[in-house]
Amino acid sequence: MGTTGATGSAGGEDGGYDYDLVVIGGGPTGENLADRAHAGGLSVALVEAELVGGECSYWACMPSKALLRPGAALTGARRVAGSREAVTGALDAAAVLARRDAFASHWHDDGQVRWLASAGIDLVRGHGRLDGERRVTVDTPGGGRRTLTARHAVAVCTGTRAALPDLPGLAGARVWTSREATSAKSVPRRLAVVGGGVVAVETATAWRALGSEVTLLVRGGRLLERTEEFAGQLVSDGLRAAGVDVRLGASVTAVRREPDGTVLLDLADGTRLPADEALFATGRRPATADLGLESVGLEPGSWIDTDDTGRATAVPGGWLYAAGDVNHRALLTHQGKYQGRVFGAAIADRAAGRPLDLAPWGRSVATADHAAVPQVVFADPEVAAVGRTLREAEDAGLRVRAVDYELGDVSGAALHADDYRGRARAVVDLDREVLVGVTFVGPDVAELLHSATVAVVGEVPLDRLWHAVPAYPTVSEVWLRLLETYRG
Ligand SMILES: Cc1cc2nc3c(=O)[nH]c(=O)nc-3n(C[C@H](O)[C@H](O)[C@H](O)COP(=O)(O)OP(=O)(O)OC[C@H]3O[C@@H](n4cnc5c(N)ncnc54)[C@H](O)[C@@H]3O)c2cc1C
Ligand SMILES: NC(=O)c1ccc[n+]([C@@H]2O[C@H](COP(=O)([O-])OP(=O)(O)OC[C@H]3O[C@@H](n4cnc5c(N)ncnc54)[C@H](O)[C@@H]3O)[C@@H](O)[C@H]2O)c1
Repeated sequence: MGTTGATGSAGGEDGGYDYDLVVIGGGPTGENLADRAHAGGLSVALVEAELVGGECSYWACMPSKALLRPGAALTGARRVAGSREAVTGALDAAAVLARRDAFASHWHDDGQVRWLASAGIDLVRGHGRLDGERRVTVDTPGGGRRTLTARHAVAVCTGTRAALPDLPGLAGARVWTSREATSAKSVPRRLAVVGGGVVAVETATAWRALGSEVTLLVRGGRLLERTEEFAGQLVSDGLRAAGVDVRLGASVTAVRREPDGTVLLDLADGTRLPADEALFATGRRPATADLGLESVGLEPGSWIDTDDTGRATAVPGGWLYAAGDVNHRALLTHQGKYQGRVFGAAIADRAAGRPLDLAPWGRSVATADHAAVPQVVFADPEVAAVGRTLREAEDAGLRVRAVDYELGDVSGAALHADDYRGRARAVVDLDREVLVGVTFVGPDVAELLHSATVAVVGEVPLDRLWHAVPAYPTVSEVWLRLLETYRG
C-alpha cells in the first residue's frame, strides 16, 4: 500500500467503497485505532491535516516531558548529600532545548509515516470533513479535494485545541498556548502562566528550572482541582520553593502586548503584571468546529459522546465512532491509545460479524475510562494517581475510607532523598474491600503508579494484596504501610 496521497486499496471495487474504515486524525489515538482495525482485517485510510503523531508527539507529552526531565534530574542530585556537592551549575538551556527538539523529531513526521506504511495503513494528507453517512471529503495540500467512502465506519480522532478565554486584548497579544510553551526556542526572562491545571503546573515547573521568573495566576483557590487536595497543596509548596510566584484567586481581566514586546496582564485586584511571554493554559476545546458535524446531525464544535465501544451515541446507524480527546472521556494519550485499541478491534469484529465482548472489562469496551484512569503530573513533587479521589468515590455513592501515609516515613523514600516529603492515599471500598483510587505525591513516584493501576483494575482484595510483599528498602514499601494503617 502507498502512503502520502495514496489511493484507496479497495477503490471502485465491491460497491465502490474506497476503504472499510476511514480515520480522521492521525494522533496517538487515530494511529492505534487504525492499526487495530487493520490487524482485524480491514482496509484503512488515515486522514491527517498536520503531522502524523498528533499533538502528543510535537506540542504536548513528548516535548513537555523533554523540557521537564533535565530539571528533575538536577533536583534529584541536589536532594542527596554527597551528590548535592557535585552540582555546581545551572541547567544548560541550549542543550535542554536541543534535546527537546530531538524528542519532537524536529517537528517532522517521517518516522511515523514510515510506521503507518509498514503497518499497511494508507495516509491521506489534508483536512478531513464528514459529508453525510460514511463519507469524508479531504482538502488536500495541493488545493484539490478527495472524497473517501467507508464501507463500515468512520472514526473521528481529531483531538483538541487550546481553549482561550474571551478577554479584552487577548486576540492581538500573541500569547502562548501549549504549542508555544512546548516549542519555544529561547527562555523568556519573565513568564506569566494563567491556569491551575496540569499544563500550567508542568509549564511553570519546566521554565522555572530553565531560569524564567514565573508567575502562576490561578483563578481558583487551589492547583490541580481534579486531584486529592493534598496533591495541589504539595505541588504549590514545591513551586514556591523553586521560586515560582503562585497567586491563588488571581483573575486576569485584560491583556495587551506593548510595542516593546512586553505583555501586560490586568488583574481583577487592580494590579498589572508585566511579562515577556504569557501562557494561557485554560483548558481544551474539541477539534470539531470545521469537521462537517452538521452533515450528520451533530453540533459543530461539540465533544462527541460515545458508548463504551466508541460509537457516537447521537448518530443513528452505528457507523460513526469517536476516540481519544475528542470524546471527552479522558484527555490523556494513554487513554486515547487504549480506546484506539479497544474501539479499533470492535470495529473490525463488527465488520466481520464476529461476536463482541460487552461485559464490563470485556475485550470490546473501554471500561477503564470510567474507574481506572492513571495520570502522572510531572511537577516537583510528582503526582501519580489512578481511579477515584476520596471525593469522587463518595460522590459516586461508594462507602469508602481514605488511608493516608507520609511517604517520608518509608525507609526507601528516606534513602532515595534527604528530607523526602510526600504522601500516599489509598481509597478503600469498604463493601468489597478493594481499592478504588490511589494517589502518590512525592519525588520520583511516577513509576510506582502502575502497581496501583493493576490493583485497581484487578480489583485485588486487600487480603490478597497483603501477600504482595514490596522489596526492602524501596519506596514501594508504602504499599505495606498503607495496608498496615488500614488494618490498624
Ligand atoms: C502541553 C501538554 C502536555 C501533555 N502531556 C501529556 C502527558 O504527559 N501524558 C498524557 O497522557 N497526555 C498528555 N497530554 C494530553 C495529550 O496530548 C492528549 O491526550 C493526546 O494528544 C490526545 O491524542 P488524540 O490522538 O486524541 O489527539 P491529538 O494528539 O490532538 O491528535 C489529533 C490529530 O488529528 C488531526 N486533525 C484534527 N482535525 C483534523 C481534520 N479535520 N482532518 C484531518 N486531521 C485532523 C490533528 O492535526 C492531530 O494530528 C498533554 C497535553 C498538553 C496540551
Ligand atoms: N502529564 C499529563 O498527563 C498531562 C500534561 C498536560 C496536559 N494533560 C491533559 O491535557 C488536558 C488539558 O490540560 P489543561 O491544563 O490545559 O486543562 P485543565 O482543564 O486541566 O486546566 C485548566 C485550568 O485553567 C483554569 N481556567 C479555565 N478557564 C479559565 C479562565 N477563563 N481564566 C483563568 N483560568 C481558567 C481552570 O480552572 C484550570 O485550572 C488535561 O485533561 C490534562 O489532563 C495531561
